Amino acid sequence: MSETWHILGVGSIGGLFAHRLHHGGATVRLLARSRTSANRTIRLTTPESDQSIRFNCVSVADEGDISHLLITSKSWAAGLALQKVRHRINHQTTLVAMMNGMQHIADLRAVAPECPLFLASTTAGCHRDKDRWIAAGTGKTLIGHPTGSAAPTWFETWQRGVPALEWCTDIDERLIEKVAINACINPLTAVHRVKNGALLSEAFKAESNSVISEVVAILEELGHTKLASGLHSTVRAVMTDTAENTSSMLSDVLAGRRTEADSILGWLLTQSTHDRPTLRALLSQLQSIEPDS
Ligand SMILES: NC(=O)C1=CN([C@@H]2O[C@H](COP(=O)(O)OP(=O)(O)OC[C@H]3O[C@@H](n4cnc5c(N)ncnc54)[C@H](OP(=O)(O)O)[C@@H]3O)[C@@H](O)[C@H]2O)C=CC1
Ligand SMILES: CC(C)(CO)C(=O)C(=O)O
Repeated sequence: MSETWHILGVGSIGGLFAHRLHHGGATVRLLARSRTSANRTIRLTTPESDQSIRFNCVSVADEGDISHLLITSKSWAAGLALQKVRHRINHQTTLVAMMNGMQHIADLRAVAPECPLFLASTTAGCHRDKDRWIAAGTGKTLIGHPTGSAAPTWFETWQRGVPALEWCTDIDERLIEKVAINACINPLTAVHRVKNGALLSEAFKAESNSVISEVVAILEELGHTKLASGLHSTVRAVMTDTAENTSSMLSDVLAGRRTEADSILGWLLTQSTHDRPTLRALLSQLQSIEPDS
């Protein structure tokens, strides 16, 4: 029998995965920050289909244990969001955090140290246009536990509903690679307000190289030598493959939303024992242009 999955942070990715877990056979409940109606319809348009599903919607303040919780807020909001359902979770609650950045990992562990925390990352692009969720493509989704353990039984539900899903026994390494790539691309695109591919041009070459070199140095400090040695070419490949994309950080800046800079650049800076002046300057530039949460 499939599980009940509650979803905390029902934005673009939360709505997409509500559909996917529903298709995997899970009973899905959306957690609302304030009391709303008992149901919420999410219309999801993908390149292949257009489907509306009516989900049961419950308030974070309600009572009742949560067995499986998918958290899809922004990284900086995850700890605060989990705090709101703290009374509904216990050592048997499975937590899955699916978001970019790294800061949420420590924040979630601080709120619920007794819960098994699984980490996930997706390249499935999705955005909202009023009441419609629009998915760009299937993307790839990685999930795993930092101990490198084998997949638990609930993973079968995910396998049935989530396309291009991979269980990872090295999820930490994969997330660190993702945060390193995001740190090399997103802040520069956001500060200069350019698409990802523009960073390959002569105009941004020097600054981009110094960002990548500082991230490489931090990866080396952390012992990720293989990631470090390939980072320059990995980043250039992602810039090329996503040349026409507006990065998530630039989208946040253009929409006047708080970015995930703290959780990406800020987290990397906290991992280093050396000064990293280019990254530090970029972080303070981003902090100066973004609204308070
Ligand atoms: N969208 C995409 O294409 C991709 C996103 N990601 C990553 O996935 C994560 C989620 O992104 P995305 O879905 O786009 O973000 P959204 O801003 O669309 O969704 C975040 C959701 O979290 C909710 N939230 C914020 N604070 C709280 C809180 N304290 N309690 C409960 N809910 C809260 C927001 O609620 P409210 O609406 O009320 O503010 C919002 O619905 C990010 O880390 C992002 O980088 C990764 C790959 C692709
Ligand atoms: C496209 C890419 C890889 C750029 O870092 C990304 O993940 C984002 O925009 O957040």
